[in-house]
Amino acid sequence: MLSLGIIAAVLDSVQEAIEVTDKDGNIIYVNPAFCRITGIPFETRTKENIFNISPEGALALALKTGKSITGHRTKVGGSNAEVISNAVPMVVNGEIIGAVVIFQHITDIIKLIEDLKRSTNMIRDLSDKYGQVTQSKYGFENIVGGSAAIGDCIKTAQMAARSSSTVLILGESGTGKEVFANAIHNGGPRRDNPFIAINCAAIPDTLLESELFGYARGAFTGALKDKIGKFSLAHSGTLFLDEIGDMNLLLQAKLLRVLQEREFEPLGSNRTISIDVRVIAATNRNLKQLVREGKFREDLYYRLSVVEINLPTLRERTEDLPELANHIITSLNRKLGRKVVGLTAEALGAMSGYNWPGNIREMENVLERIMVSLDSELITIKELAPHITMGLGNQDVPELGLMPLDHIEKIMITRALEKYGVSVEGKRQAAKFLNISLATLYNKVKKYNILTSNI
Ligand SMILES: Nc1ncnc2c1ncn2[C@@H]1O[C@H](COP(=O)(O)OP(=O)(O)OP(=O)(O)O)[C@@H](O)[C@H]1O
Repeated sequence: MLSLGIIAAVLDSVQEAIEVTDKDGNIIYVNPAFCRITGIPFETRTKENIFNISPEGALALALKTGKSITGHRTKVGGSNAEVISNAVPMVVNGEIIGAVVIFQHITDIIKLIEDLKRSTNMIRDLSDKYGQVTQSKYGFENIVGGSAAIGDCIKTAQMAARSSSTVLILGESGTGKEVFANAIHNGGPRRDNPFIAINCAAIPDTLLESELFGYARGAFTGALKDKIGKFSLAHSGTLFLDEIGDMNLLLQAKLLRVLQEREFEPLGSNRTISIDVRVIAATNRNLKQLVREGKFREDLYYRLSVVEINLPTLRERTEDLPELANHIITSLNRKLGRKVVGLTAEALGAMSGYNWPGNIREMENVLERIMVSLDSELITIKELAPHITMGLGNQDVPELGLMPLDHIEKIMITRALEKYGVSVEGKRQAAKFLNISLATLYNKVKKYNILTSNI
């Protein structure tokens, strides 16, 4: 049983105001928090009757109705304090002997709500931030291939990894640009810090700037809270700018400034943010050609290509093909729960003769398509042929006559989108089927003006 002394101490120390009446409404007790919140001394208040001083308050209502009153918003009678109160009648042996009210000053509640809002926003920001921070997946040990062509690239990349120099990785789609960017980050002193990747072609021009640099609340309609840009997220780590060749000239100018000055202002903010970010850029486009055409700034090109790595195509390193095929089959066995042991010599020969326009990604997709429906442990020419020797001339397009390649591309992309749908997942699957990256698919949809709304 609690002693009276303890009960008094509890009433004295709580932050909420407490007021007690007898059954006739005479105020018999108020705690110190009551006096603090209302400014009314104990002696004054305990001379009053609640029906006189606050007839519409929660305490009077609880006494009158014999029911609990919750969330009642009033001014405390005899003071200016606006409060939110909960009152209950006190019942002993079935009879009401009085009532008690507990309340808090409304400004305290507003403050609590604001604190809660601030904490909720902070949690949302942190979870956004967390969701965007990806750990880099590959190291140099994951780069398969002993050919001189890939060996030279690995050597350059390993050297670059030790410094913080900007690196430009060039190569056709699917040659491993992202793998190399990961390995450079992982192989250097920033490996424990964030690796942030952004695909400049997959994000509309209008959004790319705010994705990269963030914005301040109120920077434009709909900017309800601050947004952290990828440059800030990558602080002390690496920012991988994939498909840099697709960045527009205005943004190229801003990027150049950031690379030179190592600081920037988020959109709509006058706060300057200093950053320590190593930039790795990549593209499958011919940047020098774009520079000649005035579509890519020459000064940015030189700023990015402090170290330049030109990844060989698969057809330029066919000697790596058996090792790559084995590596891919092993990881597909794990993914698909299969026990495929490899390819027949004839199948491998056919692979070497094919020109692999989609490079390693295409090889992965071809092998996966074969392995999901394979009955035996060996992949033979029979399974391989429909995928690599006929190319576009397969049974899907017998009715097509001779026509320019870009027409065929447009038809195939439209068909793939019709088959898989135009949602992001649909596009991902369509890109996978077509052996192109998602960014390339977005590019071609734009280039050929394929109206996804009609699909
Ligand atoms: N040397 C390699 N060893 C093993 N796997 C590789 C190698 N290079 C690439 N790959 C695999 O090939 C696929 C494509 O690689 P990646 O995404 O790095 O290519 P990319 O050049 O960035 O393509 P894109 O330009 O289309 O974005 C990935 O699944 C990757 O794991």
